[in-house]
Amino acid sequence: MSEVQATYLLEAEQANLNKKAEAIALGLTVGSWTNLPAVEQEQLAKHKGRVVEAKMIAEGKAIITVGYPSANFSNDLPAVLTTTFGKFSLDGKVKLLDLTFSDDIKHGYPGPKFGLEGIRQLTNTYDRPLLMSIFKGVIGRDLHSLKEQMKAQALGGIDIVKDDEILFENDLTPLEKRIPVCQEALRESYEITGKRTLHAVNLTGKTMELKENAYKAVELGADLLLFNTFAYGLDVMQALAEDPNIPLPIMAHPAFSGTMISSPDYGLAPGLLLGKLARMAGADLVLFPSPYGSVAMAKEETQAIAKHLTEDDQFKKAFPVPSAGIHPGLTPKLIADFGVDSIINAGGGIHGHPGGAAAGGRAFVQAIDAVLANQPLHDAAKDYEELAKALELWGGE
Ligand SMILES: CSCCC(=O)C(=O)COP(=O)(O)O
Ligand SMILES: [Mg+2]
Repeated sequence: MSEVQATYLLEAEQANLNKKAEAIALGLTVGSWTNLPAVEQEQLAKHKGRVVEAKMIAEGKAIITVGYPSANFSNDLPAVLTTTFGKFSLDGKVKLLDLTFSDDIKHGYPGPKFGLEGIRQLTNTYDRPLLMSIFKGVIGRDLHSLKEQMKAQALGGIDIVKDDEILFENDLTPLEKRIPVCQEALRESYEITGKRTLHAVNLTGKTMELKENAYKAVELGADLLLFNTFAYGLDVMQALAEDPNIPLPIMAHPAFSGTMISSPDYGLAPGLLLGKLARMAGADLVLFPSPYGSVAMAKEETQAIAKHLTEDDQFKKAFPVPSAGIHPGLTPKLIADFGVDSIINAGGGIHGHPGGAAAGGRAFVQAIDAVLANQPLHDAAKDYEELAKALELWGGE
């Protein structure tokens, strides 16, 4: 059956459960049903929503799944979201837990262009979590300072350095200058270390300017694009992912998504928005709050996001990037939770190292090596000064 099934958590009583479920299925599709003449029922049958399941899960709380026929919407996320959770999202306590797409509908979405394996090829790293760092404190600073920060991070052994999501077009470090200067820093670092580091450039501007800005970034040599997916909308990211003239991986930043996922009673489940839908719409890497750092999210929610990004599907896998407040002492927990197919990402946990950003990067490299060798961090720290200093400052196992 060609349909999207939407699963909702909402308020209901056993006595009115079935009536409520039927009202949703009809209200969001054909309107009314039982009083329609048979001939109209026949005409509208292929448009009628159907109740797949309705069950009470606690006093006053129910889960209802409704199937919406694909005949009712064009195959794009704005149409799907408006059908399944448009006006209904404003109708009291109701949370969209999941959307299940029949295969024919899923084929209308690109999924990641590079995916986890493609990112591994680009970074030439196959057997460990990747290490990513974030420029910090660059607003109001010039290109010289940016270049120094980039080089220090790269010298520390970072795989990908990403712009902070709050770095927009500005006079001091505009895209045209920022990209070449950062690439120059990366070349200088490569000549010293022999390791290549990539730069994820924040793609910004008004929606209608994004493609032009992305083409510019491609021409200037950006390695990846960082994108504030939820401030713009998933469909905007999909348009970028589907453009053959933008042959770069897309890293989805979760900025603004808190407005949609944080309430237990309203909005969307984090796994659905940051996991399933972000992957379908073309994100190659997805950042989300880890269970441990400064902007923590419940562990089961983070696991649901990572599962949606990496489980077997017709789409390529996307890299989970648990983030925010990450420091080297958290490496064992992050690898235990998210495995080697994840990215360890830190801003303050790199730049705040007493020895500077290069030492901060090295402390993470040492922590990852120790975890993969089954060595407690405090043991490894006996041999590695950078790791020892990081553990002293931030703690860790
Ligand atoms: C909520 S995930 C976003 C991570 C991010 O963009 C960031 O700047 C984290 O920086 P931190 O210094 O907390 O590592
Ligand atoms: Mg940030």
